[in-house]
Amino acid sequence: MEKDVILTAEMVSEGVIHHEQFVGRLQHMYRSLSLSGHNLSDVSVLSNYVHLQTLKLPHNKLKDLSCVSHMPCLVILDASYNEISTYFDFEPPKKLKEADFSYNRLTEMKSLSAYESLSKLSLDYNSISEITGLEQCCRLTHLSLAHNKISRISGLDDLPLTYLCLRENQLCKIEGLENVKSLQVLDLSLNRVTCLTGLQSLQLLCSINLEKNQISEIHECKHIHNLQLLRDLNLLENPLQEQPNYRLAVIFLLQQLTMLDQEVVTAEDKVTSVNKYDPPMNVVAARDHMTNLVYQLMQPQVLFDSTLTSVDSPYPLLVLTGPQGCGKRELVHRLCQEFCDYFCYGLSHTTREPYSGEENGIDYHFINEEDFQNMIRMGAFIQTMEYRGHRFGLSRETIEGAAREGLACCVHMELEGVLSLKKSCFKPQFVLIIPSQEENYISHLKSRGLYTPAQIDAAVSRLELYIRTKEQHPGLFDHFVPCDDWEEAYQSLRQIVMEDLLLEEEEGQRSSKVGTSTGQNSAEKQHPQQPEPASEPLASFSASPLDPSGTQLNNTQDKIASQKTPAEAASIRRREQLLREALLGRSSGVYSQLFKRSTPSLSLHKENPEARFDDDSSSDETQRSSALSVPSSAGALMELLDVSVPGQTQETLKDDPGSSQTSIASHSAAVSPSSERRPTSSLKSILPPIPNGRKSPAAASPGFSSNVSPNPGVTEGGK
Ligand SMILES: Nc1ncnc2c1ncn2[C@@H]1O[C@H](COP(=O)(O)OP(=O)(O)OP(=O)(O)O)[C@@H](O)[C@H]1O
Repeated sequence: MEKDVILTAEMVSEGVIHHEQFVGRLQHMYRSLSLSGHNLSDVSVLSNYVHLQTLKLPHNKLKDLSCVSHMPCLVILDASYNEISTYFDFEPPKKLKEADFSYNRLTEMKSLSAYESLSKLSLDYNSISEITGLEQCCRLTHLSLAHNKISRISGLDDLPLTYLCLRENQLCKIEGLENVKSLQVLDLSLNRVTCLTGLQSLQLLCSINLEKNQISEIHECKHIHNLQLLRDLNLLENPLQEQPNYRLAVIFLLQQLTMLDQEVVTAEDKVTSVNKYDPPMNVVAARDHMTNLVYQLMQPQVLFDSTLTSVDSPYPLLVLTGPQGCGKRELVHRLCQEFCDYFCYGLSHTTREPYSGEENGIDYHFINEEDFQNMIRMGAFIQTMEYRGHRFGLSRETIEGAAREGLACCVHMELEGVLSLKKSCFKPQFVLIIPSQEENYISHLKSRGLYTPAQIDAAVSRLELYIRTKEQHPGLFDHFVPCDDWEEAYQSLRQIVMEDLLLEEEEGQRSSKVGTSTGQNSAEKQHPQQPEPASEPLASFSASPLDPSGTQLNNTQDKIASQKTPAEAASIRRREQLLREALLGRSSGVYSQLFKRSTPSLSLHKENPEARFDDDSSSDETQRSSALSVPSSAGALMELLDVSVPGQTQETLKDDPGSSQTSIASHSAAVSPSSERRPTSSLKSILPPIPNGRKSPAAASPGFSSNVSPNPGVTEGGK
């Protein structure tokens, strides 16, 4: 054992780091003294060095520091690695800022109220069990009490601490820090902390070290989720690290982090975590689309009934979207009922249980999770979505079924479904249906008696999502219909459909009118794909519900024009002009005679490709300008020009040989306003009835203020 050493003036002069000499008086003024590792046990000689500002005496054997009482200028005192057991046992130097008593034998803290200037205090590796006596240290910013016996954090209220180290103590929970508002760095490693409550109010915290504690749940991170300045978190060697996807989950909850477990958190980490735990809608949609597409590609490839004759004319789909229970489902049903010659209700599959009154095959195809997964793997869906823990999916067969009937498919779905469908080969028309009055929407949901308060909150919370999406993505929806009043909403929707189908109300009946759309429409039309104005009849002329934009025919005409000589092209133009005039009744020439004689069977379909005109048509019908006559006239024009519609004779690869005709047949069929006129008129509409169980006098009118029921007298089902 090394001998204890008593400090002498000579040794002092060796340890002097900084001194000043008073000129002319041969007198020294020592400012800074460092005597480390000299085995000093007695430093009483330092009482004479009253000007000392820095005194460093680490790694000695000191038990007594009473000499410090004579150093009124002392600012920094390092007494670490000694044998001191008496806490601040000296007269307080008024300017003392930093004191280090680490690695000593202190067992308790006493009042430091006289040390008003103290800003940094290190008491690591002692045997202190309670934090006391610091109440008056109004400048204390750094406090380190690592490796002591502290089992509870206390006595720190309102201190201006920015750094607190309580590493290697016996803490089980984080408490007593609520009012240490300036805290920036907190080290609680090597304790027994199990949860992260108690840190929520420390808004300036930027670093937390919780290495080697007992935190086992990832969701504990929610307690520090709102600490916006938190950049560095260390959770190494906590049980929660064993959990799957631990790192991504923590990064997801704490997106503000730049370091986790001493590893840099990259932007990629953050994106991956968000895509995993809360993927943005477009990511969900993209994944869904990719999944369905890939599984579909793995199936034997056939030409679908819903594949029309040109890539420019995708099979028509009408999609109503809006928050749950806003009435869109009922709107779809009613629309399909009224326009049963055009639309067929597109039944989705779902894994949710049917509500009371709902029926399989009418409201949804209700299937179990396993079957749903199998259908995904079989590439049966064109779109799926998980909503509130249940799966929903629109199958290819649903659309094919409608296509076989020569009908457009009308479906309802949530926003994510819309985004997924947007990526598909279909180019649906999207109608956004949202209630603009939240209170009415809430009371409507409540009145349905189907939803728990949490489900209602969840549905209402998505209302904002729809509104925001509408504002931020102009053009995403083709039409917007507010549904505060269900009857009004239906009328708006109906008007939209009428315009898109080029239909016009006439004396209480539906009839078609070429190229005009004069009805009032309260719905806001948002999409640039508007029907052409009446002054452009040919554009409308060439449009049909199956090819609303008329692109198919226009393309054909382009092709025709490109193959003709200038003289032929001019001739065609002249004849087109005559046709237009004939259609509008402005000409009494040969063409108007032709159109007066034109009949439904004029349409182009494979079943009777030779059919051109039918003299049997009644004069009433021929005088009414019908939607049917539009494509029929287009067909007549083709015939006059001796040109066939591309793909008309194309051989298809469908499974069902009979169905190979439906593309063209449906193209011409669906434009007919009455079922008798449609080439597929022998087929009945597959529109399901409005489900009884979902309709009561109140529920039958899902609008929130309307008293008008589309289907009165039917009862609403409870859950
Ligand atoms: N294939 C699909 N893809 C995406 N969303 C869908 C699909 N089919 C249905 N949905 C939507 O999922 C949500 C939940 O459907 P659910 O049938 O449980 O609702 P609901 O309570 O009956 O209300 P609603 O009357 O709006 O259908 C609805 O908004 C519905 O429109």
